[in-house]
Amino acid sequence: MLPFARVSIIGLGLIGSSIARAVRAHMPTVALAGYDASADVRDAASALGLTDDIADSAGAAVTDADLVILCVPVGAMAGVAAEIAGDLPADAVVSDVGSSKAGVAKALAEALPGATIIPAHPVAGTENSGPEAGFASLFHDRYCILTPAEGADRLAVARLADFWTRLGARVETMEAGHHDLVLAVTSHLPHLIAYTIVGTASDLEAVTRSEVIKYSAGGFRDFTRIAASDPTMWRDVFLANKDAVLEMLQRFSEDLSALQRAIRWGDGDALFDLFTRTRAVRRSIIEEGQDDSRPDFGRLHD
Ligand SMILES: NC(=O)c1ccc[n+]([C@@H]2O[C@H](COP(=O)([O-])OP(=O)(O)OC[C@H]3O[C@@H](n4cnc5c(N)ncnc54)[C@H](O)[C@@H]3O)[C@@H](O)[C@H]2O)c1
Ligand SMILES: O=C(O)C(=O)C[C@]1(C(=O)O)C=C[C@@H](O)C=C1
Repeated sequence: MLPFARVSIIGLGLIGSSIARAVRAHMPTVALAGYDASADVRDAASALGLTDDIADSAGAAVTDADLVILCVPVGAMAGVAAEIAGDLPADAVVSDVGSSKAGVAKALAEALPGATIIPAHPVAGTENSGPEAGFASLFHDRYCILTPAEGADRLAVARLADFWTRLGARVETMEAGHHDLVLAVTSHLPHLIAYTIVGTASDLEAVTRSEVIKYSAGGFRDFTRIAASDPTMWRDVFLANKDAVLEMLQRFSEDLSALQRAIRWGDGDALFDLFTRTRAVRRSIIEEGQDDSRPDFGRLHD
């Protein structure tokens, strides 16, 4: 039996539209409703046939749902939760896909007292945004981390885990604060570094903008992909996960200073040892099956 029969998706950008496509591909009998604050996105979603119905308010999109997934930027979650509060069926499960969890969980619990809320984070994405950027295989073999509060409805957690498993994800459960610390180092800090390095390069007076573009064939190019990620989404993530990001940034700055010292004093052994250790990390990721050079990674079609 399917875990949910009527799914409502609020926010039809990269992640919301990918969920819609994946539901269509793996659970075709599920009734899908959708809403997005942008009229252009609603029109695009209609034209793409992402959901059976596109509502003209968040409340109208959830009246019939047994699962509601909020796929909006982290800073917009509280507002959307307040918008649906009056129309949410009593037995519906509410979830989200926000990249940071503790703050979102608190905001949802405050806006939706008494509702069954099971936050989630599919650790899968690209630098692209919008309904056209989504694809059905985005979650395939990627982790989806559920962060239920203590005492959360176990059946609801199991149903949501089943839902994400059917979309191809590997489901894990984690405490929200721990999630935020782990993702601060594996996802949020790398984005901050990419934004910084691309900003630094484009600010250099001695290097023209055209040279930055012309010679960006190597390492810099990989950073530019990450640094092209959505500004609204990432502004919200850094504001929401402030404490964990600042803690990781402090450690990163200390490690960077140590490297600076090693270069200054010609300590080749320190450099070699670190680079050997980091190469092993890359190999472990590939062995885990999380390699980005796998054939279907980042494909912009179904
Ligand atoms: N992009 C990624 O790689 C990725 C991966 C995992 C999780 N996430 C999380 O998923 C969420 C959505 O990210 P995305 O990449 O799909 O972004 P996106 O920009 O592609 O889509 C977000 C959509 O939300 C809509 N929206 C914004 N405010 C709204 C509101 N108040 N009511 C209704 N709709 C609203 C926007 O119009 C937009 O269409 C974010 O919370 C993000 O942190 C993103
Ligand atoms: O591959 C990318 O482009 C991503 O940035 C995906 C990525 C990540 O950092 O791993 C970005 C944010 C998410 O919340 C989850 C996944």
